[in-house]
Amino acid sequence: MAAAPNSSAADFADSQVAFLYASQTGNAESISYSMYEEAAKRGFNAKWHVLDDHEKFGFNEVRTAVFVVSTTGDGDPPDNSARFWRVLRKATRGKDRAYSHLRYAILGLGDTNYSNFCNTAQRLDKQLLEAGATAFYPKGLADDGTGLEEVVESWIEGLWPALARVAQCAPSLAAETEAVASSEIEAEADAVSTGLKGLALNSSTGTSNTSAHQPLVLNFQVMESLKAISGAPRVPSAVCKIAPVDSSSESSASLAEGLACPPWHASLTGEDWDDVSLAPFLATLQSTAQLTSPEALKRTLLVEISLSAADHVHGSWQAGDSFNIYAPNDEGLVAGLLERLAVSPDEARRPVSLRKRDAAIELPTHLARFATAPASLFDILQWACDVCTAPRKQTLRALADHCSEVTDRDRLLFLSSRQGAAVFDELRCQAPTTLDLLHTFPSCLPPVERLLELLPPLAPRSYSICNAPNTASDTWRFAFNVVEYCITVEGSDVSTLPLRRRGVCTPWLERLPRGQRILVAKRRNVNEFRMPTGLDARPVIMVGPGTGVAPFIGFLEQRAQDLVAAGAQPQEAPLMWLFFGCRSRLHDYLFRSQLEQWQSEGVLTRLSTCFSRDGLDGPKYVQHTMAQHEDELMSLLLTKSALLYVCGDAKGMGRDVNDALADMLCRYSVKHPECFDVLADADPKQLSKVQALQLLMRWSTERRYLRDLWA
Ligand SMILES: Cc1cc2nc3c(=O)[nH]c(=O)nc-3n(C[C@H](O)[C@H](O)[C@H](O)COP(=O)(O)O)c2cc1C
Repeated sequence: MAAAPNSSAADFADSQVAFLYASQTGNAESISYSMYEEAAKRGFNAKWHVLDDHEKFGFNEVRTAVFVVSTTGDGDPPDNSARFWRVLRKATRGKDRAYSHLRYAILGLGDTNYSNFCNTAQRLDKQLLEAGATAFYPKGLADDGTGLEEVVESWIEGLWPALARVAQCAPSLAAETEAVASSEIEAEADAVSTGLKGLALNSSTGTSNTSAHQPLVLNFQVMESLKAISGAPRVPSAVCKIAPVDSSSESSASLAEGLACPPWHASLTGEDWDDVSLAPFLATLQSTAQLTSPEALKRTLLVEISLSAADHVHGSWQAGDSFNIYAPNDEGLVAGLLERLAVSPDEARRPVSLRKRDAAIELPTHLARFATAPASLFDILQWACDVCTAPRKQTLRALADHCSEVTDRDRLLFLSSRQGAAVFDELRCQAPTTLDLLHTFPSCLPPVERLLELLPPLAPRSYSICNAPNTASDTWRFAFNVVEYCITVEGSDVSTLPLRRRGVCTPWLERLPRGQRILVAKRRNVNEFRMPTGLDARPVIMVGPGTGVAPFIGFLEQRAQDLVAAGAQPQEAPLMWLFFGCRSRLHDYLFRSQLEQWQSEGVLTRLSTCFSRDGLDGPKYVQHTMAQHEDELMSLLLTKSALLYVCGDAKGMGRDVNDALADMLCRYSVKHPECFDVLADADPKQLSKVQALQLLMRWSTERRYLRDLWA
């Protein structure tokens, strides 16, 4: 890429490009990082930051920014951008055209299976425009439901020329990068076509016997007709190297007995938190109980942890809040992975520090701490890197360069290319761990530090608190399904066994002995998913099938306590109506006795249930039960300003309930057009589905329709 004419050092400094991200589970972070790293290689004066660090890097002075932002919850921005949003809102409200000096590009990550597709990117774009900033490149919106890569790759390709028009790059570096890039491409083209000539479609024999992990079932037949592979992504640069640590230096190596948390937990709890109640802390596992019967299809556990040593959290939480748990990757999986990477057990347990290869390129955030605080490769892989998420195409492309056999190399290249999109989808559907992937390509042997930098960060897992603070402010209870399942690949050889998959956090929690201390942190309750305080007169409608009922147990506990505190009779309290559903009344009706007791005491005014697998006539899912009570529900919402809470699975239940509510509003509008302002002058007097969805959106902004949704 050519440098802009007459560029001087001053211009160069002025034309810094900030790559900024907001990410909940790591996708936006790693995509933003690879863009930043490529920009630096291309000679741009690039910086890379999480949005919440806006003060540290001086967001107000940034002139060119490339944002990568995901959407989480119910159209919410990721936790690590909450501070940024507050500042942006203030700036845009307080000052006219506060960001007129800013040129920006936005890549949004979302999923069309959720109801507010890429809402963070949309909101950011709108607010920046209102604040006078200029978009220098059209917004990209990538859909995780169909595969992010489709949009991400072409968006990034188009970014570079657009960026070159608004920001300069260092002439020397630009020329150098140009040369490297083209020689790489030529070498790759040669290798690819040679490889294809000798392509054998039967799997090469595996060399590793590190674990019982099975190779993935992928059909590479289509490669037979290819002359060359094209459209593979750029190879991300190697940015990290391992530096030996002298034995006397400080390390976070071994953990004290009874601690089940990242060995560097002290540095996390000590970090600067603008809201101290959000700082991670050690909590003690008190008890684990199974809520479902042994016959239930899913195992649901109720866990209680004690916060007794965490003064900063006491008094700062309410029913409806949620919190994060820092969970590790399975020990056997990490050991298997290190063995597969030919790292001996001794080497794996020795502290190392990670250094930058190129002083100008920062390490990814989750590895940066190991530059100054050594840790063992085992601990880094177990606590900092996500080894259970299906790989990105760039990772596959990078791994292709570490295969000793041409078949493996070509298949990985193909998987990463546009031509291999269908096989890449097959791979994603099998939810492979990194070890599964390496078993599928037996000659692939990347250096461990290369793998570390290619893996996304391991994100903490979130759970809703299912109790209220009034009686025990130093205890959190939470319920979850143990995530363990099998995938059977359709069309695969009959001899292929189902692929076994396990979640990261829940099987670990299940095995943890009582008394262990784990690292947790309260989450910001961005949606204000909370009960009204005291005995607020508004009716409360709660929709929580399965473990979605958890926060409502906290709500009901709070209501019971509020009634006692106010010396009120239950019949004086406003309505609390719960819609609960599960598979079987006998096997997975969570908190049944507790709910029935509250109902008999009048704390829970109404309880509507459904059981999808009991084979009875009648409603199957919560949205069907709601429809049975359509008139009452609509009247409560439209004439009594009822508060409507929905908690549970975002993709299925959250979307279906939203859709069912919109249909109910449409039907109700025919019977009671007077309840709908928008129908005052309309003819015919009937709400359209779009208008109904808009009304739900408005209630959501007004915090009357609150949703706590998760994957
Ligand atoms: C619990 C949860 C809620 C989500 N909610 C939304 C949403 O409301 N709208 C949307 O477009 N995408 C939603 N997504 C999809 C994510 O934005 C998408 O998977 C993205 O790749 C995540 O990027 P990240 O890892 O950087 O956070 C949700 C994903 C999860 C897991």
